[in-house]
Amino acid sequence: MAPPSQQSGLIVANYGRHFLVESASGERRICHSRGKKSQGVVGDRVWWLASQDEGTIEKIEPRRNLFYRQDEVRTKSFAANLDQVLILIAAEPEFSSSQLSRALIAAEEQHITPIIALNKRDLTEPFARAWAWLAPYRQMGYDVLPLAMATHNEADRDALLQRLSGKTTLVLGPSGAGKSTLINRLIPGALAQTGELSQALNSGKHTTTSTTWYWLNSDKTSALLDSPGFQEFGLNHIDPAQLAAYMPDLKPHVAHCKFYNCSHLHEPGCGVMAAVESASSPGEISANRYKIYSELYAELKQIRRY
Ligand SMILES: Nc1nc2c(ncn2[C@@H]2O[C@H](COP(=O)(O)OP(=O)(O)OP(=O)(O)O)[C@@H](O)[C@H]2O)c(=O)[nH]1
Ligand SMILES: [Zn+2]
Repeated sequence: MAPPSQQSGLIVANYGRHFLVESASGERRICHSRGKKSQGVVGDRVWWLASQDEGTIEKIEPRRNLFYRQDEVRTKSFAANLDQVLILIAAEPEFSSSQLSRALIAAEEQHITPIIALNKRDLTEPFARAWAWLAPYRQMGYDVLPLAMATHNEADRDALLQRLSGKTTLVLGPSGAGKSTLINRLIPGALAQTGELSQALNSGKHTTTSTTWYWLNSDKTSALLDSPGFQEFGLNHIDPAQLAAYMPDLKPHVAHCKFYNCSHLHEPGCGVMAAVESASSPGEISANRYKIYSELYAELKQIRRY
């Protein structure tokens, strides 16, 4: 008898060592990783081997990128092979500018295009405040989209769909920003599916999966990935010496620093510090972003001392 042949597939969900793999024909089946390691990530292209009604992942194709966070304890991978990360925040509850910047830096480091979406446009006053707050992010070139996912604003929805068309996009957002609302609106019934799926993957136990892949259209050219919440976004994998290069408002000024290994914290002739806004000058770098940089630099430097 000929040996069973491997088939190609895409990891669309993952729980521990169980993966849900979608084949080219659209069939989905539970696969296990071979051996003790569980290295697959949602978005991975894999080769798998059928074994009765399940399967084994034999090989993972090289990744184009991997969106992840890392703290002292562990590395948490969100997804692989992404085009974009949609960072969803809202007029309310108030968002953390540090978490927003951290997610942007993680995306930049992996060459993934970030999009910032500000939801709850219908809450006029808090929205105006948050929108103004995001001015530095628009100025540094990020696409910032206004949204009102719980309302029937078709223009906002269309603008969002236009950004998502033909792309693989991970949605990331703090609790309460409206991520579930957005996913349900773009992919009706998606989250109900997820419940069943996590049950199947976790042998009946109710546990949410990590990231989940959804197709946005029937010809499967656009995908939206739901991620678990984003609390503490550790960036331990980032080299502090490279940090400014991942911050588009700081990056152009590094070339003007007197010292090639300038930390932009205290050196004379620092191009970055000269560009920070102050009471006497508007500057090109907002005081808040520079504060985020210096705190993050100190944090990353501290980690590398051990
Ligand atoms: N005013 C307003 N409220 C919204 C909008 N979108 C979502 N909400 C509300 O915001 C709350 C949080 O929305 P969810 O979609 O559950 O948020 P989530 O980000 O999935 O939050 P978690 O479930 O905690 O992860 C709900 O009460 C929504 O009805 C909006 O455009 N405007
Ligand atoms: Zn400098």
